[in-house]
Amino acid sequence: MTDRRTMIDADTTSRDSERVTPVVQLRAVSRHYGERTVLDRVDLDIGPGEFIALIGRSGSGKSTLLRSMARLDEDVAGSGTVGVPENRSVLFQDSRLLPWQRVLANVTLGLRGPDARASGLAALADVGLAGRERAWPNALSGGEQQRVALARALVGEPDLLLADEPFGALDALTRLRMHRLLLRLVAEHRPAVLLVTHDVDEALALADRVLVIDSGVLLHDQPIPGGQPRDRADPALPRVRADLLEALGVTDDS
Ligand SMILES: Nc1ncnc2c1ncn2[C@@H]1O[C@H](COP(=O)(O)OP(=O)(O)OP(=O)(O)O)[C@@H](O)[C@H]1O
Repeated sequence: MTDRRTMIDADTTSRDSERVTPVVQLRAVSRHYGERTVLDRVDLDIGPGEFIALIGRSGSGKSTLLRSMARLDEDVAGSGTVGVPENRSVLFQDSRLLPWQRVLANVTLGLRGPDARASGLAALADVGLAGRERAWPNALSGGEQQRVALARALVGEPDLLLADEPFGALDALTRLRMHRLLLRLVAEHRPAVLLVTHDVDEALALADRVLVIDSGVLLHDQPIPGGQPRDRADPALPRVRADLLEALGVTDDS
């Protein structure tokens, strides 16, 4: 049987031909829960400023891979090497704001120094929440709370942003607004991004490359044509979408 895995290498897929030092370097990363292998020898390079979407069915290992890159999996058995930058941040589906801290304190939680307050206020203005710094998290809508979480994730200008279904709980309109906001902020700060999503169209709208994972194996590495802002009517996209659905084992009957 042929090995279905694919070597995912930023050098062979980056838009520039020059070699760049990857921000993320995973080599033969495996993770196990008891007898069960959830990640199976994953190799992955992510270049600086690259926006990667990771898709796969439920239980395929997406969150496990993201958590390994966040180093939130110290208690999980496994092997391999995980090279990730120190300055990284994580966004989850729920905002995980501290309810007993006001909005500004939530944003500046990880910051030190005399500029923390000014940086926090600027980050809040960036996400459209100027003037809300003294609000309590519970007084904000779900979409606003997620914007605060985004401000907190980007205020330290991370080299890597790890996002696990960050818009999964939002309504469709808020989700679209958050897509635009994320793209704008990412264009300013240029972190590398790994976005875990169930949503092929979200991946197609946002990412430079889409990776498909199945049973802990990276199966497919799909560069997405067109930079940002992306023309959603690009005639090349339906073909790419069909390829991704095929890689996911879904028939495109649309
Ligand atoms: N703490 C744990 N203990 C035991 N098994 C776990 C644990 N965390 C995850 N798993 C198992 O590992 C597999 C991969 O889980 P993971 O959360 O990475 O999948 P996923 O692709 O993110 O799924 P979803 O899209 O549903 O969030 C699943 O079968 C899950 O049940």
